[in-house]
Amino acid sequence: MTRRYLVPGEPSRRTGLALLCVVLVAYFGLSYDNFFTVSNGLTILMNVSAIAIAAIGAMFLVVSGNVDLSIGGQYALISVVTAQFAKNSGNVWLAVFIGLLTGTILGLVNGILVKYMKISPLIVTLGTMAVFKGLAYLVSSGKSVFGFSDAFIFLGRARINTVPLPVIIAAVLFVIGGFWLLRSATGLRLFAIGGNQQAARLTGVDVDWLVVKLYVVNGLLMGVVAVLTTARLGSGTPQIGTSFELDVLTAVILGGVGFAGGSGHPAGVFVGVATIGILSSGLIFAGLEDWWQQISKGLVLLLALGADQIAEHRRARSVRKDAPIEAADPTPVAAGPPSASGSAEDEYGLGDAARRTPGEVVLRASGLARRFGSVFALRNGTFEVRAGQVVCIVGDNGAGKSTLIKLISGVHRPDAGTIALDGEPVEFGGPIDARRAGIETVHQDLAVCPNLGVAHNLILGDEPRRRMFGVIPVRDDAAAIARTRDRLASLGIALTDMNRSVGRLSGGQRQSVSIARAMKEGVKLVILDEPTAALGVTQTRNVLRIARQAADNGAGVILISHDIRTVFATADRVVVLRLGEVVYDDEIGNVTHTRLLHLMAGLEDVRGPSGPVGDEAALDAAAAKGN
Ligand SMILES: Nc1ncnc2c1ncn2[C@@H]1O[C@H](COP(=O)(O)OP(=O)(O)OP(=O)(O)O)[C@@H](O)[C@H]1O
Repeated sequence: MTRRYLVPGEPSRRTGLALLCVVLVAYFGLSYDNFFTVSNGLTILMNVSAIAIAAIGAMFLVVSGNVDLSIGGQYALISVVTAQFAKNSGNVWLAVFIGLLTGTILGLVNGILVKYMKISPLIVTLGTMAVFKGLAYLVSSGKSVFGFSDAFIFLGRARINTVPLPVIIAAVLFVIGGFWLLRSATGLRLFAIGGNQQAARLTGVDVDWLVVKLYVVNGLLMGVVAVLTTARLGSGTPQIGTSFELDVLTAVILGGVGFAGGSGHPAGVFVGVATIGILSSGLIFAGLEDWWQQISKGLVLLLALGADQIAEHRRARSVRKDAPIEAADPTPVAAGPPSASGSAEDEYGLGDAARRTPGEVVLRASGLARRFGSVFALRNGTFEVRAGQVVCIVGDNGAGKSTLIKLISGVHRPDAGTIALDGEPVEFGGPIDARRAGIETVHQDLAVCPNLGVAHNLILGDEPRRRMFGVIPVRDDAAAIARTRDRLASLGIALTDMNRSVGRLSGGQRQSVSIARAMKEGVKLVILDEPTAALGVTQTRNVLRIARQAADNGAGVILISHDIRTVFATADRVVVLRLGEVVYDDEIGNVTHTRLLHLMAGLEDVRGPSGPVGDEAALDAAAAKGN
């Protein structure tokens, strides 16, 4: 039975970590008399509260395939800035506000640099780490800042029932952060970005801004850490935060968050944080010098990264082992025998599909053009699609087919030309705008996230939501499962485990998931870019049946294909692109296989007489082979 709540991301396979934690506790407990005391437990909690708060932000970033090495620098800079305000103004809340604001600004700087520089966040934040650290020395003239009011110091030293306030704040933030990651729609998107950034983008997730926001949240959390620690210590110092990033990243990676992104669980991170806390405390009990502590933590990080690699390797191996064999399908499309009559419809059993009388114009593209540098990918994309109609776009490699549909689906903006949907001119800032307008696309480069389950892939970008206890907004996984089951069933797709990672499905099943996502209720235009390229005859027949079904339900359908039999089996109308221009656009009944091949290959001058040219028999044989 499928659970009502699905865990996003491939599950962590590192069970050894909790064991390491238990072994450490046992070892230090047995070795040192005072280790197992309430006061030492509280000291450990106090010390790890800063790591725990910072680990929330680091977890979000690493899950989404990013990282922030500058948190130590942020720690120092926020600490001295907060200390200056606390000392000079004497106003506690102003100092707290300034600390949090500084963290937010530093996070925003990181986010914008990562977004616009388009280079590894590792390098960007290595640079900002040095800048922030240097600024901390500049602001404080290299000295500690102290002399705060009691009210400010109280913030860091207050206790509720003997439990220090920073520990309570850390626990509350950790629970909220973990819950948000696992149960919110945006949390799912972080896993999606970490699993396949391109797929997340094509599905309509605003990847860039989401990542900027993550850096901002991370900076804000560092503001909380720095304010609490500065208050507790009674001073702000530029030396604080040295190697803090090492502790935090070690906790997160040790906690099972894959460094490559797309996997991890807050419970694991909690154990990672606890392990680091116990290790630090134990090393202090053992009386080891600071450098030994550094060496130990560095080694633990390397160990965690090594385990991460091994886990990744094992995962890849098990995916290969688990991958189901494609449904028995002895006749691959490309190698299929030519049909005796040359009637391609028979091949896919769609011959009886009634050609509908086309309805209203759903999409009208006029003069669409797009350049990439010096390459004119599209010069003149002009055609229309009517409700209930399947329009096949054909053309040679590089003819501009994918570019044309990427303009219509909001992936690229046109340099020239217009798009009208239901008679209204539209402009899309991104794929999500096109989806909102009612255009669903199945891209050639399968826009699925391999680390997410079937249901989560299907709802991505359009996640159902509900309010838990009437107030807390969460992703509605029960609705997601119901939606996925209905959609798959209506399309005749047999998949039972809604949480099975899509990376573990066969190519055909993966394709089914992305097609099912596109076939949502009320969709106006469905675009399928080479949906059958990697499929066998049975699966191709299914996909074409689904495309036909979408048109019969009143949507306009654009289907891009190289396979001439697919075109004749499905199309109501055919549009031929050559060198970025529409050179032919007519009902499928008005063109023969031979002529269509000629048009695609540029063997016929479109302005010349219509009708077959050349050796008809040979060309029809080629057509039947799907060349
Ligand atoms: N993002 C891009 N950057 C640079 N050039 C591009 C980009 N996208 C497409 N092109 C170029 O534009 C031209 C048209 O490409 P497009 O992918 O639209 O053709 P296609 O008809 O879909 O080809 P295929 O059938 O091989 O997928 C090609 O020369 C391609 O190299």
